[in-house]
Amino acid sequence: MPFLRPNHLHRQFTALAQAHGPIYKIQTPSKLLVVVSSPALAREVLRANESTFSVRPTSIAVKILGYGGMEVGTLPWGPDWAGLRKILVRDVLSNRALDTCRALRERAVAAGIREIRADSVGKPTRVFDAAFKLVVDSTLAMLWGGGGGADFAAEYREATREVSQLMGRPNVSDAFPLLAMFDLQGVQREAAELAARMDGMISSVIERRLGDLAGKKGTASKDLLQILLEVQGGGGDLSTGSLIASTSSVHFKGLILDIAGGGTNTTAMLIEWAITELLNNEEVMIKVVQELDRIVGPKSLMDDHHLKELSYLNAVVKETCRLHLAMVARVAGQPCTIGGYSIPKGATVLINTWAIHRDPQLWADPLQFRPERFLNEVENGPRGNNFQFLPFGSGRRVCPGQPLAVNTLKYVLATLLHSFDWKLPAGTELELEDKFGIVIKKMNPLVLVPTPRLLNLELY
Ligand code: HEM
Repeated sequence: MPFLRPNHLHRQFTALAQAHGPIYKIQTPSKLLVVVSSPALAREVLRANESTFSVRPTSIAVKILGYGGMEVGTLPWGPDWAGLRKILVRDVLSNRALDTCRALRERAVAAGIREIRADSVGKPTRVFDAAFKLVVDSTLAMLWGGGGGADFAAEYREATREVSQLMGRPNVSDAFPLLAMFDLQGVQREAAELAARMDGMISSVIERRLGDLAGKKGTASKDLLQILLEVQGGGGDLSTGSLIASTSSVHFKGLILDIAGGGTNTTAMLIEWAITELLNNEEVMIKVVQELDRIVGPKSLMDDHHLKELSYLNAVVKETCRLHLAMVARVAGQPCTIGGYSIPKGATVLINTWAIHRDPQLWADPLQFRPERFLNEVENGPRGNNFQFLPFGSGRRVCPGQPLAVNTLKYVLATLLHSFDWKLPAGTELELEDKFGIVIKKMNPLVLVPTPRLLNLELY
């Protein structure tokens, strides 16, 4: 334990696997961690023992922030979790549902690009901040038409940022539950205040929409909230009907929270990493920009239908996910055997995707950023099915937001690269150092200077 460095856990866990093999344990003061680092063992955990590992580790802050553990990510396996997840996957985040609100997203991203053009051109700009704003605004636009105005969006962004920070902060009460009643670091108090703020915002959006519907104002383009209200109004099916019988139920609002908060931070961080890798690999950047110029052209703005044709950009996104995501975590619900070793009930099993995604036996030149490896599917085979590539986890608790996340990531990244040239400010150097967290962050933020690329400045 004394040798573990919190910022470097992903590297240290990988080095330990190289020394001790693809399965080992670490006893912390409060829990037993089992780290697995091979596709075969990941398959044993996520497929062969799927029901044993159907629960994710959680924390006091995560539970408080997730409506007391009532949203999909924190609910234990059971009928409530299954019913809500079904609504999320089948009704609200299906490709068909997402297709109905693409225009809302396009408008939100175009507005964000205009702001960068007005405020940031020629100035050092934090890429994460620019990406985060576009990702949150586009998600909220798809979710509830972005209504509420710029102040509301800014307040929501700020709260989302605070949620990610609080969820990543170590809390001694998680390690020693007996201390929870003292809330020594004030995490519970902060989480409760933040949860109340988030709930206030979500409730106000729902009330405004219900008021609009009562006044028959309606929305120009159907959004995800509208789809959710239709499922709710229709009573859902037997498994889901009573869970979201009321729009003020924690389950109904928890679904909104899952969409509005789930993954915005991760998506923006992956965009920051993608641009970092592109600057570090000039020939890859040239190919991405050439593809954008060929498919979108320098005289028009990106729109959603271009995405299907941007196959090289798609490979860039996959390669970024390969190199910059860390772990999938599950808890053993009962004693079991993994890789021939006994795993006691309650042990936390970490699937070290960082190690699997960089294993030289699975990937040629694993440390190189080479999107081409994802272009030739025949050469590479179905990596996800082989548990070699797990950016969104696997099994019944696989990320339900994957279609939205991948689409938003590609759309925002492509728009930023198509609209601006991004250069390092004079006298600075590109930094690649990272630090461990719920997602792998850059140690220092990427700061770049944007310059417009589009020929017709009226387009911005
Ligand atoms: C690039 C962005 C994202 C990444 C890398 C990501 C990754 C993941 C991973 C690794 C898991 C755990 C899977 C497992 O245990 O097997 C997960 C779960 C989850 N994700 Fe995402 N995610 C992203 C975006 C999103 C978005 C946009 C949403 C919401 C719309 C979302 C909602 C969720 C939920 C609700 C769960 C819990 C599912 C359950 O427990 O049944 N994620 N995500």
